Amino acid sequence: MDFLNGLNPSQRAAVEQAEGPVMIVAGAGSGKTRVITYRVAYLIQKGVDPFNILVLTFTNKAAKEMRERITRVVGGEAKNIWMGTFHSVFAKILRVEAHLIGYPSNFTIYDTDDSKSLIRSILKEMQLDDKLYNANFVYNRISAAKNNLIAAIEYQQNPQIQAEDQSAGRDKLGQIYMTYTQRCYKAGAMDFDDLLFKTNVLLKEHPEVLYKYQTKFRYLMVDEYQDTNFSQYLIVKRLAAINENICVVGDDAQSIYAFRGANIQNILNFEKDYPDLHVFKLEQNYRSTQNIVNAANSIISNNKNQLKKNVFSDNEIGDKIKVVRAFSDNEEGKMVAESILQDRSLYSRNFKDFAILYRTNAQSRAMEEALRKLNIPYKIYGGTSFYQRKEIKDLIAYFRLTFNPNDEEALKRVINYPRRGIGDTSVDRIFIAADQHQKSVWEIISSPQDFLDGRTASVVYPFGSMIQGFQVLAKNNNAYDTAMHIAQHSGILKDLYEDKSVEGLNRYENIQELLNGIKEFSEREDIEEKGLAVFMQDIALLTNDDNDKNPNADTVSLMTIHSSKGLEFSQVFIVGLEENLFPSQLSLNSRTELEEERRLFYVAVTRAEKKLTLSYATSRYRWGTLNNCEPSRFIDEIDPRYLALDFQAPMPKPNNGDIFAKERNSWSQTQDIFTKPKPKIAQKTTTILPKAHQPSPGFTPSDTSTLQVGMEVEHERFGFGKVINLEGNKPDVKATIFFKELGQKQLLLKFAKLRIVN
Ligand SMILES: Nc1ncnc2c1ncn2[C@@H]1O[C@H](COP(=O)(O)OP(=O)(O)OP(=O)(O)O)[C@@H](O)[C@H]1O
Ligand SMILES: [Mg+2]
Repeated sequence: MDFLNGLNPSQRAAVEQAEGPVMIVAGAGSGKTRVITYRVAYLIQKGVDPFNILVLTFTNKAAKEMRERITRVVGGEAKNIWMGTFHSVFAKILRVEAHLIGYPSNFTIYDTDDSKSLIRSILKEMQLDDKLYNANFVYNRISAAKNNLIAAIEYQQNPQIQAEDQSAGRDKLGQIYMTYTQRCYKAGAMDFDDLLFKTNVLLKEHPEVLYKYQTKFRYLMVDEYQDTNFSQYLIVKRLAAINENICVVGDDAQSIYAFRGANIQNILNFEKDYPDLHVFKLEQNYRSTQNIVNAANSIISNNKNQLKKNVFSDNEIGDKIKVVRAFSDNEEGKMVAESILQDRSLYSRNFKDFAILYRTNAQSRAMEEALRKLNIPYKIYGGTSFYQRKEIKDLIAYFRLTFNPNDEEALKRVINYPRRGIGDTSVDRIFIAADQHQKSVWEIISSPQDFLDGRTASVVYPFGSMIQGFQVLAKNNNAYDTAMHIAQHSGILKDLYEDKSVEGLNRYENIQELLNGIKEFSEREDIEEKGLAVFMQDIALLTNDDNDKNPNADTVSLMTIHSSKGLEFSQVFIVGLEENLFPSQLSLNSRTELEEERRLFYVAVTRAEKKLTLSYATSRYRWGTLNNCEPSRFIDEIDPRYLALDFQAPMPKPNNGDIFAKERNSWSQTQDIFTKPKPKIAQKTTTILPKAHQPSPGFTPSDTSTLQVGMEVEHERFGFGKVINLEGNKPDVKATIFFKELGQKQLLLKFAKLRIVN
């Protein structure tokens, strides 16, 4: 097995310890994920059937990469390994076994938005104060209960929980939780936490099912074990109980999900659970330069609660870690964007070698603006990922309804979108009728004449029969034909087509892109079942940080530190290193929380392979006011031997009359529009498309009869651009303008709302 030469002796020993319980707790970049990957390949080479192997990863992307690597060693068989996140793997199992716990196999998965929307409806119906019972708060509370395997009924009966809620003045939480559970059940829906909760119920109440999976998954492996919660821990423990061939890897110093119920005890208890445990130590970091590894070690040594580990790097010493100060978040963005361009040409790197990491999602805005100004393509993980966009969710809601017409959240989303006269009052009537007649909402909608007044029934009826039509169609057609039909006949395509604003155009393109994806799916040769229902199961769990439609696109990655776990990039920027932002204000009250912030910083720092830049701004707008900011204490905690302070932050230059000089320079640097006359910048879905332009104050079109090639112009909606060609005769002169944000457009001057800038 030559491939094992790619491992050091301790990694290899861990791989070859194929039987019995194995644990590796080791620092970042030491090859934990690599050990799991090689271990799976090793098992298969030794003759273990891939169907008998279950690997649980932190993201689906990680699973995909792992599978690709294993395929290179063992070939096509690798596709039979069970591999994915806890949520995706157990959603798949639940689909097979759902009937045992009273769910249909086509149950819908509610994402966080759906869950919160349902909670809001319940709060409204119960007439509760939405400040005291804030939907986020309620959602988190229910989520925490589920992840600790406390069902609604237990929640209501537990005297300690009741006392706690009562003293906080929130004695209705138990009832909300109960109603929420019932409503999900009635809608044939599970939320994210249910996927684990119900798996536990299934495995506990159906020993024959437990036995089936215990004997099926003879080898279990879990990556990022430090971030498993109780519910996940128990699933793994149950499944491993017969064979005890379980291998977990993790790093207590990277535990960053305590707020979601992850429990570091799971690592610490592992020894108690499995007394004949084999423990392996990995100490060499293969990812980063010595400076980065040493800096990371000095950071984490400030935490009291940690297992002692040695981590060293034999790689080059590398650059010192650069610390950059900016005056504002916009300035910070600009400095980051400029260094990316600079380092890209200096070190011949690709855009995808760079990552910008931040503590909170909102910080992406300043970064995005700066990147757009310099035409740097980027992709955001989290926040506004493709499947979270409104238009995509709308169309998918129609798909969901087609397969599960009881899906209440999908129904609320699209019953009157595009508008079809079923306003809020009609929707209320439908829900009231469902309640009165003890029917499901869908039963009311599919025969409205029996339950609703004549007018309401007459607007509801066509909607019901449209969905029924979709259902018939979906039975006999492939995913693409069904999806296309639904996009057209629901009216979504037309509605977006008619919206000629820049945003409308983007939305229309996004829908097209989704349809393209479905088409690709329908044409795949490696799957037999190509209906839309199967496609839907594939995408149901595409969570924010995990959707990677085009992993090969050359884009800078932007993400929160939480989503960066396990990843690596040549160059990393950690931005917003300011007190009250990182560490976050909320963490300053307790040592435990501050230590979790520090672990988060450790995770961020250890993502970098070659070069790391830390930046902070001395002032920043937060919640509408401009605040002065102090640099983060975390910068001080790094041993100064590994730091290079770069405080030559440029002062804003005085306006020299040519205010676009800077943009123009970097613009032609990246795009070279004069040698390549047709740059295509408006990228597809992987890149975030620009927002509609906000015209300058007092925008008025100027006389364009003096327009010449090379002039800077501002368009009311398309923003700033440069004239690259003029053709035709007055009054029909057409200008080809290269807009910074949109790329090239041809405009008829007599209609264009343009202002000459210089
Ligand atoms: N023995 C080795 N020889 C060469 N490269 C290695 C070796 N071990 C690990 N690497 C490389 O080092 C990098 C880090 O490895 P890996 O991602 O497995 O570490 P990890 O411990 O899982 O890190 P993290 O804690 O961040 O998840 C990867 O690029 C991996 O391919
Ligand atoms: Mg890893």
